[in-house]
Amino acid sequence: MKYSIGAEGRPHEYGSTSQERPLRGQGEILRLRKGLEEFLRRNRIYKEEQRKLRAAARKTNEGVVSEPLERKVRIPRVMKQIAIQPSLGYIDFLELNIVAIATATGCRFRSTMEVAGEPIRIQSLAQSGLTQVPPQYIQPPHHRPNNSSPSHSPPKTIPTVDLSGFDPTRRFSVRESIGRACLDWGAFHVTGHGIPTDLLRAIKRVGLTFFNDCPASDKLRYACDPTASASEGYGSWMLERDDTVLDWRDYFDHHTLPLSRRDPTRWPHFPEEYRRVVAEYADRASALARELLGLLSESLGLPTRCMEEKVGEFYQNITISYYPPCPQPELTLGLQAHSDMGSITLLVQDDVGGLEVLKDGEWVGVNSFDEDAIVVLLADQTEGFAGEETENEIVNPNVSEPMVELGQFGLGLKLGSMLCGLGWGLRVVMGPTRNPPQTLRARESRYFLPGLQIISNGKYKSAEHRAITNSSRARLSVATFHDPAKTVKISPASQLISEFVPPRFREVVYGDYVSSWCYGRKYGEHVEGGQHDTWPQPLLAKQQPSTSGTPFPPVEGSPSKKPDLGCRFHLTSTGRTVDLTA
Ligand SMILES: O=C(O)CCC(=O)C(=O)O
Ligand SMILES: [Fe+2]
Repeated sequence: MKYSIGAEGRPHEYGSTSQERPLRGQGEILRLRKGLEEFLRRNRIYKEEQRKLRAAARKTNEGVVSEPLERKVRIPRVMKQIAIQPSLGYIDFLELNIVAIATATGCRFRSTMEVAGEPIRIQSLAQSGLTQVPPQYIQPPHHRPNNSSPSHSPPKTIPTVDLSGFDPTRRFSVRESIGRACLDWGAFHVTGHGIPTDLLRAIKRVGLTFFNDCPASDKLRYACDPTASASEGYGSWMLERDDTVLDWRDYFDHHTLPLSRRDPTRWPHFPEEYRRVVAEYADRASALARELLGLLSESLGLPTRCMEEKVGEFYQNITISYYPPCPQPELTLGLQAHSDMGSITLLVQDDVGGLEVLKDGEWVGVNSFDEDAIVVLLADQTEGFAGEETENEIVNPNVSEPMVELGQFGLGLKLGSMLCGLGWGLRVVMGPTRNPPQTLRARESRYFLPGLQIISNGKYKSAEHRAITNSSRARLSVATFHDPAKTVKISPASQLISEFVPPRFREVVYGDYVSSWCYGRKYGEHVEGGQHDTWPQPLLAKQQPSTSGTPFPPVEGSPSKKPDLGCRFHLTSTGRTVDLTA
């Protein structure tokens, strides 16, 4: 049996359904279920690991990292372990949908996986005089920077839109430029935005002062709390999994809006102006984000406040990222490729450079050409999401052996402020064992958070971006994420739907979804025991009109029903779906 992991199939248009052959009956289903038992068992182990981590963390961590937290979280390589019976090779495809395991919201996944005790910070690693990066920071060759073949076309750059202080007489041309930038790039620079240069300088200065001049032991006083549903503070991505490649980056996350989440006492006390500057910047950035949502709405022909109203009250987080010099920048990434969740990200960076945006398959550098320029990144998933079902063509090159292709999404891909859980889509394609080679179709469902892309009904894509490192200068960036309110139902704007343009996404209550992923807690609510008290149903609950034949079935039961182990298995064949949830 052959498998490949981490295949990142890109979504294609809905296509015709694959030829489906009937299952042979209950016996086959039972055999298949047996193959899945191993998977379930592994999940159980994973859950157990999570539980132990939380328990241990609660004991040792009172908001201050004082004692070592020795448990390490290991995410078993469950997907590799699944034993599908080769005899089932006549099944065209099998959809397994593993919704969730456990995690949290915000950047919390990273902090959930923090190993406290001896937290590794990249800055300390970099200062230890390494000449080679440790293996866990080495990217696989296809992810390394500068590995694309040299382009012969002129160098590209993201567009710049001069907002000129929101001069009403220029509004038409500004929104036209924004619309083009969103269609072409999902990213653009803005100038003339009204945030004072001094404030932009100040936020970079206080960030740099904290990272450069605060002793490591002081910095660790602000270490992210691995037990909290809402991680805030100083961290590095310490997710541990056999094949996880870590970022060459330290960061400080701040919860800035709504004001009820803002607690500056959790932010650095040094330099003295730090807290004031971050709070002031947060307010200015949120005002700018609101203006930009207005322009984005207009650029789609929507009423000015349409997106703002859809998004609701901003949940704003600010992440200051610090990328120390790296001895082997050609092997590492400061931050792996991802698109941000939520609605809109504003990014301020210093003159070192390192941000790259993916454009037509090529990574394009986004350098600060002017200290006033702010990068705007449309947030949300570039690939199918929020229950969208996509079809990928997968060709099994081997006639005699069944192929299992495991696509894993989410883990490590969504690093914006709303990394809201670990959504694994697992695609298993069986066969063909009896037929000549043929193209098989597998359907994927992905469960991520809604945002701008949903509201625009898929018209605007979010920008996939990453940060590269360099060997000589530390780099600092300030990313400000604006996520929808928890109470809002996110759906495509009705004005963008017509007889000819069907909705591409289902409506989802953002907060239900977030809180169900939220590491045992809803916002503002403590749930002892760290169990999920709701489950993310909305994405599954409604069927989207689809041409794809055998979509996922509506999930039975109330939204608060917990699926066993958080896993659902559906076997789709013959147009009927068998729920294999054990
Ligand atoms: O540092 C950068 O340039 C990118 C930061 C980023 O993309 C993020 O924090 O999501
Ligand atoms: Fe990002």
